[in-house]
Amino acid sequence: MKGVLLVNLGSPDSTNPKDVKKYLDEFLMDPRVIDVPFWLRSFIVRGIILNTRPKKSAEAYQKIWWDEGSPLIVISERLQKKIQEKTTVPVALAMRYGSMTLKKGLQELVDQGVDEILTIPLYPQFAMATTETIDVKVEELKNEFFPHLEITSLPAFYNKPEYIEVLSKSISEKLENVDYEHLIFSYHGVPERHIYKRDITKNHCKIDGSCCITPSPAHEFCYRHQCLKTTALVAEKLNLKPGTYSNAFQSRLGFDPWLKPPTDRTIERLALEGTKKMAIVTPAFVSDCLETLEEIAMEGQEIFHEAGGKDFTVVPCLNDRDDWSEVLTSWIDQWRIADVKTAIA
Ligand SMILES: C=CC1=C(C)c2cc3[nH]c(cc4nc(cc5[nH]c(cc1n2)c(C)c5CCC(=O)O)C(CCC(=O)O)=C4C)c(C)c3C=C
Ligand SMILES: [Fe+2]
Ligand SMILES: [Fe+2]
Repeated sequence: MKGVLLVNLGSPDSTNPKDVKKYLDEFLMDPRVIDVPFWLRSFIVRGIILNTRPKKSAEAYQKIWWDEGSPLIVISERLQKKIQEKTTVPVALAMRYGSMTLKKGLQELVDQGVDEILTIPLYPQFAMATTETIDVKVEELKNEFFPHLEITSLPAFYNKPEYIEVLSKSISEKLENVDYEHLIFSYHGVPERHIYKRDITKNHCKIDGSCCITPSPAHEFCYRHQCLKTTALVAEKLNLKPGTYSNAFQSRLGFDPWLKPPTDRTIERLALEGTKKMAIVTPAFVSDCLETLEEIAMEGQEIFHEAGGKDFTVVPCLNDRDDWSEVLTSWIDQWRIADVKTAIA
């Protein structure tokens, strides 16, 4: 029998700094997130970051936490329920980090008699730190605990017309009656090194003005290309005028070079250059979370106001929108009757 496992990033169990520390330890010790040798990662994460960040992050989580729990998890649960109401195959939910483990999610499906699973990493764009780490962990769990399972993973869907359609609709609905001068597409950043590491051609990615718009097999695993392409497809669909929108990358951690330009500096620059009304959308996140609710909607807005900006409009993530749950259900239903790669190609 077939079944589906939706997978998102995860959150701490609570906003208590102890729980945040435990969560950050698991997250940042993942070699696909901080991709340096174990001894160095251990020194950076356990020797430096975990001494100061958990308290600061816990305060940030406290600002956005809901009565029901972490917004990212609550929203993912709502999405899962909506999809389950629409399809006949069992649909479970798991997180890459934290208590809602991938192992529990796989077991939940196995307990219902499932032996063929489609995992859906809830990330539109491929990254080592998101899609890849989920796929690798699922493979490890299969080998160790569930050797009988047949598992397929849904590839990044940044350029699928159905996804672009709902993302564009979510933007146009929010901005329908909003007068804005500039729209920022803010994606979670990654270190530039991650882009070079996943260049399967070994020489395409330059992180310059042209590599990501020059066709190449490297783009299958190029996070930067996939972000820029998401924006380009939405801009085309919404007929956005050149100069009225731009890309930026948020949430930088550490001192290595990350993808540019940084969102906070871009917001500040726009305001300093005289932009009074701006809007921002965060297409790397399908659910609102700490990075959208605190870093963008709170901190980003503050930066804009302090630099002289006035109206700051945030487009919500797709969350549990009906049309988004319908798109995911349609991909699931296509997989039910065919191979997923051919079904959504
Ligand atoms: C959308 C895709 C994401 C990528 C790519 C990504 C990469 C990445 N993240 C960190 C460090 C942190 N990220 C944190 C929170 C966080 N990150 C994502 C998504 C991506 N991360 C989400 C959805 C969230 C929010 C989780 C929630 O509970 O709401 C955090 C924790 C918060 C904080 O202390 O700021 C850290 C740390 C790195 C190093 C990285 C590198 C590739
Ligand atoms: Fe992150
Ligand atoms: Fe590129």
